[in-house]
Amino acid sequence: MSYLELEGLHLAYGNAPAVENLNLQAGEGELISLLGPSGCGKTTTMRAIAGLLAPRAGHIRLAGQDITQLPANRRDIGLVFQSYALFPHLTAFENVAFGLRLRRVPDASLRERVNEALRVVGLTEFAQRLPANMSGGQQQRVALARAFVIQPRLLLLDEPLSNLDAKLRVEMRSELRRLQRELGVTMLYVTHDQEEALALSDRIIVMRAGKIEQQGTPEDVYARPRTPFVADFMGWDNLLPAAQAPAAARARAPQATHFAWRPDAVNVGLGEHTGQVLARNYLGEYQEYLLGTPFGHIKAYAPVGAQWPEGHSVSFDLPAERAAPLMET
Ligand SMILES: Nc1ncnc2c1ncn2[C@@H]1O[C@H](COP(=O)(O)OP(=O)(O)OP(=O)(O)O)[C@@H](O)[C@H]1O
Repeated sequence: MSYLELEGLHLAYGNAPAVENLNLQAGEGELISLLGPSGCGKTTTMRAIAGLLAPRAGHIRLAGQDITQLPANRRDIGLVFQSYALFPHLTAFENVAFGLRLRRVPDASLRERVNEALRVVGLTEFAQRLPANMSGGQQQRVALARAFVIQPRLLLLDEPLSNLDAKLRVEMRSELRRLQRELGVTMLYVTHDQEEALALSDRIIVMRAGKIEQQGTPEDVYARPRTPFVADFMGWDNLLPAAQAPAAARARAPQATHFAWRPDAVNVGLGEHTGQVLARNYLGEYQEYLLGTPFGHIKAYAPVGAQWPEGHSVSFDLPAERAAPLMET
């Protein structure tokens, strides 16, 4: 049986449905990301699991228990949000200790658990600091320690890194992964950043307008998108309706409604088609070309050494074997 199970979940605000018939399962110790654009229902789903929003229909089960009707404070679920929501007048130690004090954990054991939590997030030296005297990344680590020190049955993280600068985000990403492994805690992670989801997750659930569009391992959703929406979201920038796609691609997957190519799959400088260079951008590792073609605009990456000036014609190819065959849902 799954450790966390959402079954036929319907969630709404007033008369406006936000999530429809959501079914999702997570194994114990899994890190699952909910990935999707703004407004697709990620936060709403998290709020329902946390007990902050009552479902209109459906069930939520955790560790074999139906928690659909259980009040939020009895679910044993840890939450970390985008805003760290630390108590500004409490030190790092006291922020982490807060939940344990509420649970009347005896002093000696409390001190031991808080110190261990601070150690795990690498903040032993900062125990007596106030949030105002810590960096964003350190504050977020306090928020994390505060969430897992109560030994929750499930940890929900809603865009926890989005207030951090790009470099720190990447650092915290691998730290989170290490932490999750070390604690063995089941995590549900909300993000709209596909790179973050790919780097962190055991499994990714791609959501669109309140529904699951595709789920699978990071490699599944990145390398084998099944719908135009997922392909577009995962950076398959060249998306063609089947009727406009090269015949060789159509012959490989006659049922597909669309085909997509990643920019690095497009061959520039050789091939049976001709396009015009509309724009050329130097991106460091490679050169990005925007081509005007009979298929519409095509984006391609080529080695930096290759030089086709703007306005010139260039041959190109959309190799059938590098195409993702897609089905519009
Ligand atoms: N408090 C609310 N009252 C009314 N409608 C809401 C409320 N919160 C969210 N919604 C609506 O519910 C839908 C899902 O929103 P939700 O916040 O779950 O999306 P999200 O995927 O988490 O987006 P984001 O990445 O922007 O946080 C949206 O259509 C949104 O407008």
